[in-house]
Amino acid sequence: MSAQLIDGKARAAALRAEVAQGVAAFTAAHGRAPGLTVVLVGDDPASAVYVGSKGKATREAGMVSGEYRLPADTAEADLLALIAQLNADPAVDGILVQMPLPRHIDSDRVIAAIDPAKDVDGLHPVNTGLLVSGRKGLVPCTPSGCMLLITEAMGNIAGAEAVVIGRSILVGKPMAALLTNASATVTLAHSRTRDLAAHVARADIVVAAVGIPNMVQGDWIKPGACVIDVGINRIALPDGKSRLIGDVDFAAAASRAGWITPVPGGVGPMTIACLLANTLAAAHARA
Ligand SMILES: Nc1nc2c(c(=O)[nH]1)N[C@@H](CN(C=O)c1ccc(C(=O)N[C@@H](CCC(=O)O)C(=O)O)cc1)CN2
Repeated sequence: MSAQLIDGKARAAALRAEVAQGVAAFTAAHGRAPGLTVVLVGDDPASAVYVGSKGKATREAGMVSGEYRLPADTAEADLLALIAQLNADPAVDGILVQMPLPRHIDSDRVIAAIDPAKDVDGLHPVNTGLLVSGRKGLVPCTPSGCMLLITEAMGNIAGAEAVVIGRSILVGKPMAALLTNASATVTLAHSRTRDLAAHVARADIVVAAVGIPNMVQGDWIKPGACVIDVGINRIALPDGKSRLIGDVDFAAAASRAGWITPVPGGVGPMTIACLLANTLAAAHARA
């Protein structure tokens, strides 16, 4: 491997320690700790683990953690009523509804119901609008974490060619906006993109967020590029166990890249650290 490994786990731990200091100062100044409430609907095992990790990280940062675990058949109207209640609660600074939601619930309607000032996932149309306009707002956690890792590795990325693979509202689209705001030249690729390999081969920065194991081949990577792997794919092993792999063929890409994130231990831990940072920022803005 010639690439420098980007240690997202260590960077996330440093950010979490920074947030904890900020939380202590906020609490001393305002006589209350910032509060984050997470809502999970259904029983997806991975989502349940993420929600548990968010609660633990929230408490470890010194914030107040609220959690609602609702059954999979929860009516959309009941979820919207809970959000209205959390919007009105002065002790709640951040509200996060874990994705994906069960099929019978319209996630756009749910996201739009969250007070934009408490939308620590940065998914509300007001926050996406602010992001696209290059103005201050709450930014989605995973792209925010990727951006930190990219700029700390590469420094100024103005003029760099960037390819983002995947156009989800959670990662791909906000990632493209953040890179654009940092003056990179951005291509947003997706399942209908023709000759993806040719796009990737031109890229100084590759962000893979498609959810297809090892989709990005090592020999597509431009020598020296920064490769950020957002994919978290659990694959079954012949011995009946399983392991996590990313969207990038790590070993092959690492022999050409300048920097690369591992899976696990790369982007994933940054998501929760950035969520804590957003919650503290939301608490300050509300105070
Ligand atoms: N409302 C939201 N839903 C979802 C988001 C989100 O940002 N907001 N992101 C993902 C899941 N996610 C957080 O919710 C998340 C994913 C992965 C990790 C993480 O730390 N992964 C570890 C590996 C963990 C494991 O062993 O399974 C890693 O990559 O090292 C944290 C958070 C979808 N839903």
